[in-house]
Amino acid sequence: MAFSDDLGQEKNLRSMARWRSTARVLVEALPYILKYDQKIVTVKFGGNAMSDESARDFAQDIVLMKQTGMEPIVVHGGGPQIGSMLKRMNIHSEFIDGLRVTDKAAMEVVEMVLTGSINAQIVTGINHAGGHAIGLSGTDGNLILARKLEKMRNDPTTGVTAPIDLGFVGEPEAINPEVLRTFIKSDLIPVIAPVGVGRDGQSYNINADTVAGAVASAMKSERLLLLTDVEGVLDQEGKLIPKLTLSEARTLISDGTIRGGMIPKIETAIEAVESGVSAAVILDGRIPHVLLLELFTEHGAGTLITAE
Ligand SMILES: Nc1ncnc2c1ncn2[C@@H]1O[C@H](COP(=O)(O)OP(=O)(O)O)[C@@H](O)[C@H]1O
Ligand SMILES: CC(=O)N[C@@H](CCC(=O)OP(=O)(O)O)C(=O)O
Repeated sequence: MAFSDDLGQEKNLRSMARWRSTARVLVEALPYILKYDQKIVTVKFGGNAMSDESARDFAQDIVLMKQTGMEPIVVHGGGPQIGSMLKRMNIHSEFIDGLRVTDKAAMEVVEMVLTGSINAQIVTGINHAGGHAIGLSGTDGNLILARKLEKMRNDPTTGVTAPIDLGFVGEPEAINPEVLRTFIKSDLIPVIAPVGVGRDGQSYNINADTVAGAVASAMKSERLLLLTDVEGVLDQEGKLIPKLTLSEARTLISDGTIRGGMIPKIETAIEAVESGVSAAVILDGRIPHVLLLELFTEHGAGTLITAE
């Protein structure tokens, strides 16, 4: 009898401890809920970070953000998914400085995968998690007015710098914030595919990080969160750098510590912070509920990039 009483008491104590720690986590979130109330937070969900599990966690995090008073805007990528579809269709594709050379045939596939498949999946995921998301491409309501990206490239063998033609790769010329405001006012969560439209009606393939940065700046976001498949920005020894100022970030690009796909990400973060977004964060999308950890806890996660 006494033995089972002791057991019962121990179980109660353990339950109490668990409840207390759950309550602590919720209370810890309060200052952050107040801080971000009605603030716009732009989140870029990279194609490399999209597994079935992470997509479910991501959708739940976005709904929780919205329900606690934030105004999340989602911009998604889909590079690896476009790559496998192009391969299945035997369409050759190559990257130059992190950007996909996009001819007419590739552009059709890019648009199909981004707007037809990935965008719809993310919208469905958020709605299934209890939210109300609306899928948009940059062509909807002329949300992303784009122009062809004119890029110069230095040939290391000849030392000559000359223009390179990336086909239908674009850059945002203007974002129409009214389109997004209309949806936000109606309590909808915009989910944006990184396809822009030129003045002539031509669709352009735009790097998703670049779109996220342009949207964050145009909407005066409080935060730009870029989800990828690494812990954050890593130093030469592969260790996470938790914080960077703009000048430190620039130095890491010029000394070669930041390479490949991380370059457009950091350049986007720098531009967004320069144009008034108070901080950009590079986050590991493989960590379950990383958005909640970053936004609602003292720990933060990934690499925080700020002006100072
Ligand atoms: N200093 C660095 N720190 C972290 N990642 C880096 C760094 N330099 C280059 N990278 C590369 O950048 C990649 C992230 O860019 P990318 O593959 O384009 O991601 P996403 O598809 O999520 O946009 C990492 O997986 C890593 O291989
Ligand atoms: C011009 C250009 O490179 N566009 C990208 C658009 C998708 C993207 O950026 O997706 P991730 O964020 O998953 O890499 C592409 O075609 O892959």
